[in-house]
Amino acid sequence: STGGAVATPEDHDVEYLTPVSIGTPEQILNLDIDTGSSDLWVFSSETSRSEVKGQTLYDPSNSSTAQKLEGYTWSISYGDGSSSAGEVYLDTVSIGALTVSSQAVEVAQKVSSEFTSDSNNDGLLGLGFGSLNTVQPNAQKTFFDNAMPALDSPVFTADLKAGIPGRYNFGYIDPNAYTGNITYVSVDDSQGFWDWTSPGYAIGSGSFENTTIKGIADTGTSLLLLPSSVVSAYYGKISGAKYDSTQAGYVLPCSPTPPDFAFGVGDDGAAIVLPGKYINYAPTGSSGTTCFGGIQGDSGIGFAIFGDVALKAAFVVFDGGSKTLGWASK
Ligand SMILES: Cc1cc(CN)n(C)n1
Repeated sequence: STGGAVATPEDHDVEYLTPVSIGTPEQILNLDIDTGSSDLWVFSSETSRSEVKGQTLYDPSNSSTAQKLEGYTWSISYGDGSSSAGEVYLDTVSIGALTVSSQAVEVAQKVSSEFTSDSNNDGLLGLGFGSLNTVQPNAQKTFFDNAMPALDSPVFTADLKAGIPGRYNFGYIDPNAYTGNITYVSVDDSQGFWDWTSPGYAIGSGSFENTTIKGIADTGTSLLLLPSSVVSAYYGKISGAKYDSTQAGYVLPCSPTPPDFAFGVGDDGAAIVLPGKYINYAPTGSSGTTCFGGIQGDSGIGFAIFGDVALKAAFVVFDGGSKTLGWASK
């Protein structure tokens, strides 16, 4: 089997939302597919009314295939400080033509203000490794883990794009979605993430800097978070760029377009190049003169995060069979 669906960017590509079908008859919710976590949770009929502002709600009582896991609960918090918690059902979940008949669907009873104010986001679908799932008393499998045995190939791919819809596919690699070769690198799944090591970076037309950058491929994080040495080298090349403590990050003049940023993949010289315009993440004010940087520091996290600013420059294969990541330009 195979499947897949569109990934539509919200403003500034802050997140990408994908239609997911849940229950019988189907209830379609737009979920944030997140390779950096492993819970599938949704806004629901059980979500505190004061914490819902426009989201589509999954109602298990309207699904003939929903089965409550009595006594099961979940609670999750994310790197950005957001959180949610609730109870657990099993139900049929589909992404395009790919269906998992008994998927743990975690219904939110509480969500933090970040989710309440994100009116188009109806929940998250985690594609990290199973060890990160928060369901108690027994952890539940991700959609990918449940689907894998039936897939033509044990993979899913992320083809996120700047400002226009891209796709998540399951079970196959679309040869028309990328250019050149796919370079595969090893993954350390010991922390539950798609954790890999880049050999270094280059700024603009500059020489390649060999420096080990270990980090996670995380579709649920908006920005590219890198070691402070790399970040200061990048912004040090831009007149007027500075760390702005009020914004809690580096800001830069939106014009002229900043230099490209490339990160290495594998030991044969392959690299993914971010066009400089991707680093103009969003204007900080109404004049549009100053932009918040799409590359920021990873201090305090313990690893780099290759979020959407990086991923949207690439075609990425998440191989659950070999536990490798494949990177290609497009
Ligand atoms: C809701 C959410 C998901 C993620 C990345 N895994 N973050 C940082 N926030």
